[in-house]
Amino acid sequence: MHVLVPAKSFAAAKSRLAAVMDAAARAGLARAMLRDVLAAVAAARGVGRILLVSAEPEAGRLAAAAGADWLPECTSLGMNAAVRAGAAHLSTAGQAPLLVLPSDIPMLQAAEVEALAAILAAPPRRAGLVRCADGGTGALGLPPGAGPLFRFGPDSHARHRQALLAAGLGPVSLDLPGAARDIDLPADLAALETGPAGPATRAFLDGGGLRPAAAAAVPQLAAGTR
Ligand SMILES: Nc1nc2c(ncn2[C@@H]2O[C@H](COP(=O)(O)OP(=O)(O)OP(=O)(O)O)[C@@H](O)[C@H]2O)c(=O)[nH]1
Ligand SMILES: O=C(O)[C@H](O)COP(=O)(O)O
Repeated sequence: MHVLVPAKSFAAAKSRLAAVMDAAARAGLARAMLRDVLAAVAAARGVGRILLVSAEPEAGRLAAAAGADWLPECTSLGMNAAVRAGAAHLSTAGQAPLLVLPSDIPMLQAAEVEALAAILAAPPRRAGLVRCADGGTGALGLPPGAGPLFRFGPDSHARHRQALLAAGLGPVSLDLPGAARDIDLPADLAALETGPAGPATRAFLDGGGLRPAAAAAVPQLAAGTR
């Protein structure tokens, strides 16, 4: 199974957190979450190539640190375009399942990646899906030769499920809390306080990365009781 992670440039990422985090804090959070996602994938058994698709200048260094490859993105054309480009790049790597993971799921566990790999490796030929609380897609796993069934965006889980069913790929929905927990909105920051965020994200939070405004969204962080 190859794994594809699209990531916006850190300067552009997490714009929905702008009300509670300044630009530096948002970039720091995006960087930390990406590092944790790549580390969880790299630690998982059953993973072949890992491809980071990004216009971020630091992406090459971060990918290399995780044993991943980097596909530079000339300009950010949206998640679907990035994933399509990455899938095309990987398709030259032979017939293997493809797992697409966003870069903003810092509680992803290696065991969750392995669970997705197991679904894609064993018959019958099927897809794997993880639904985020907001109706998005925390993980999309496709068997070899499935084609570019990428429908990321608003309500993407329902649209992925519909497309997969139409393609006869009977998606298996998995209950993987780490993959399902993407960090988009101020209310999501509280989940970082209580959930098992990865070491880079945890270090970012413990180092005051949220800044006072955002920390107010997470009282424990504001009170320094972490
Ligand atoms: N390579 C690449 N990745 C993208 C692009 N747009 C979104 N992504 C990634 O797709 C995943 C889900 O995107 P969002 O949840 O919208 O993340 P985001 O764009 O940082 O957040 P907002 O700015 O608040 O929309 C994240 O890993 C993003 O980094 C893009 O144009 N190019
Ligand atoms: O789930 C998706 O389609 C993408 O991750 C974007 O969703 P979001 O806007 O909920 O992060």
